[in-house]
Amino acid sequence: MNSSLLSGLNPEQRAAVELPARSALILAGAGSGKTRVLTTRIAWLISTGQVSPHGILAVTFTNKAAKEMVTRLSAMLPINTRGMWIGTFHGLCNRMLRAHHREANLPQTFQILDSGDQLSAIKRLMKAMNVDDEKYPPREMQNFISGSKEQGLRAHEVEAYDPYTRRKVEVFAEYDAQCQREGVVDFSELLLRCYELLSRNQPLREHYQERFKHILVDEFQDTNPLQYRWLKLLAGQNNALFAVGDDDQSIYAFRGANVGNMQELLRDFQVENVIKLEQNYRSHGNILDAANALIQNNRNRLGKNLWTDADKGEQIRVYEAGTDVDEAAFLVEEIRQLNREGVRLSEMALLYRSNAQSRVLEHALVSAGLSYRVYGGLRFFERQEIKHALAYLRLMENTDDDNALLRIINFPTRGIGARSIEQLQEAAKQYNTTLWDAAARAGGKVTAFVGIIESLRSGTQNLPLPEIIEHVLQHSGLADHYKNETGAKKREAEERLENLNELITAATMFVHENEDDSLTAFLTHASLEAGEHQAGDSEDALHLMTVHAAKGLEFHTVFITGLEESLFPHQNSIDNGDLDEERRLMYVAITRARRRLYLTFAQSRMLHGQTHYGMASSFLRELPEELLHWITPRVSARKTFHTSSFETNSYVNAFAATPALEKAPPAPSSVWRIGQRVFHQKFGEGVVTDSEGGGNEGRVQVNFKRAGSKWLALEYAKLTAI
Ligand SMILES: Nc1ncnc2c1ncn2[C@@H]1O[C@H](COP(=O)(O)OP(=O)(O)OP(=O)(O)O)[C@@H](O)[C@H]1O
Ligand SMILES: [Mg+2]
Repeated sequence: MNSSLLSGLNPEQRAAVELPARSALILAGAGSGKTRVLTTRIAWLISTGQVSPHGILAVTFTNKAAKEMVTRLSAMLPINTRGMWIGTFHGLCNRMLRAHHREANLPQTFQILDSGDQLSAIKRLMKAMNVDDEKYPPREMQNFISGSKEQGLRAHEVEAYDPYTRRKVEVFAEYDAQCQREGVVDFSELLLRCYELLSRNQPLREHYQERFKHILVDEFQDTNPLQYRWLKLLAGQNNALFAVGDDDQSIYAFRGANVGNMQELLRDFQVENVIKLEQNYRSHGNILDAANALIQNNRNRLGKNLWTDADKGEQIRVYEAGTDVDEAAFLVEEIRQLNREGVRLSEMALLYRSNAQSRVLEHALVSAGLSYRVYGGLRFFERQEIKHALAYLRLMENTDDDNALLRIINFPTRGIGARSIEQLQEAAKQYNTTLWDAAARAGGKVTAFVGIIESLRSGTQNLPLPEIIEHVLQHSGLADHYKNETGAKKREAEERLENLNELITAATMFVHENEDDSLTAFLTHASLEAGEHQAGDSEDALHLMTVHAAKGLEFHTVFITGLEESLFPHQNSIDNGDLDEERRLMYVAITRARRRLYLTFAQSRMLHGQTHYGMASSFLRELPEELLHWITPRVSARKTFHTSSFETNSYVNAFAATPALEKAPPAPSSVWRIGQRVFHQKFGEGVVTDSEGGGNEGRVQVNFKRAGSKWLALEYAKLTAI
């Protein structure tokens, strides 16, 4: 049995699986078999009698990955895998807290607050404490509380030297007390509470340390500091922590993940065994070469090489579409063709950088009757912010729609509490009217809400559909609600805002495509697209997901779509001059493909209901020419490349001279003179060293005194001459 477990492995993988029961780090690139080694090690430890299934704790990154691991284990071993401790950090902590709820001082049925619930709880509390919510915006308060917890700090441990911070700490302490009274736990609390339980309760800690002789962690590069401390606590002095990871795939730094954990692990656990796996089993040669070439542009890598025995395989197919709609149409055709050739839909993945990009793709797939499933996210019309916006529109259309009313009566918050809503429901029942009618009579804030809807209706009379939607987003407070998010929630809110803008685009397209362009027709279309086409579990269906959600997975064919500068790499990263994390994301995307890889981009794309003329992603240019097969003529090849003498990963736009760009309306020229001294808010003083394009499309290269050389988009950079 052992030999059959190990027979498929190469010598390094085998060595990793058979390492002695001490801590180890397997540091290896994508597709080199890290997850396979980790799973096989569990099976090997059990089958050689070194540990029972009971003595294993394995942490994976998603629930899907955990399920897969359990399935693979059951296939390898004749054991009952049910009840094994394999799951995500949150899942495992939840389980431990449920099992010891008394020791953790929680009711057995404690509820978990999601971030929306948490915010409402904080607002409610601040009101009761008379805390000025202008001076202390509730969202900042929420970030302060969660951020502290993620660093392992309770209110009394936060250093507060000034009255302002002291007040925040008071709210933090009260918030925790309120959660405790109500028997609820937020996300960061799950981990912190579990950590504290183990650190305070010696018998319990010893029990688990005694039990989990082997702790195994997949995707170790993306653990945050509290998670790492939790692992350390469970491992104690004697247990073996077996971590596998890839620094080149660290893509959650924005959420506090810390690649530095790898170095700490080596030190804290006196790791003697660092095994590198360099053979890639997933991808054909050209795909792997492309990934290697790309990631070489990053700095501060731990450094490793990947090679494969596999053939070079096909070249990477690059397609330049005229518009995003053409791009989607091309994808549909290719998918159909591949499917006819025998590649199952579930063996193909459509990847995109941001969720909002899925809408155009979803629309094309729905029209083509191709089954798809959106992973790690919701389908466009099922997303919270889209449903909120649609609820305003629905209520404007039909005030009898109680569901729509309930969804938005206090969203964004306008001081209408649960009690008022209950009263409203009682009144409606008593007088046998709709909530709307009851609201009109209720007075106070509730009636003011009715006024908001009325004014949205009158303000949108006779407007074309896209403008109706834009008006509603602006005047309902929805857009502002997401715009005002700060701190840790900012990214999520930006994404939601992008999705809302995408709704305007959807309406614009709807108007183009349909004779009946009324609001009612659009709402019907939205409900149909929302409900009908998500494939069932057993159905063969295409995978749609963001690149983040694709981590750890693999497919026969991968389509990386929307490869335009400012979309991927994302504008935020360009502005911050930090492309490395974006590049790691691109590396993750490329390395998902086994046999065939498509890279697609569009010359123009509808965003916010307007057409934008984009440029091809600078990442395309980082891929060696001989690996690429341009399906569309490589127009831009005629343009000579700029080269930068400052930084290897400088932005260089090779595709600026596409016909679409030349057709784009000329923007006012604001080209900076080379040699001009400039000031940038974030990067400070610098000198212009190069420039290209003009107006909004234009970019300049600036050599900053402190921050080094960077390419900046003029539209965003806000440079001043000095
Ligand atoms: N020795 C081997 N022989 C044949 N196939 C292998 C071998 N090792 C791994 N594979 C296969 O290679 C693919 C990639 O393996 P795996 O998913 O474990 O890699 P990984 O390092 O975890 O990748 P990622 O970094 O993307 O998470 C899988 O299909 C796996 O079954
Ligand atoms: Mg893996």
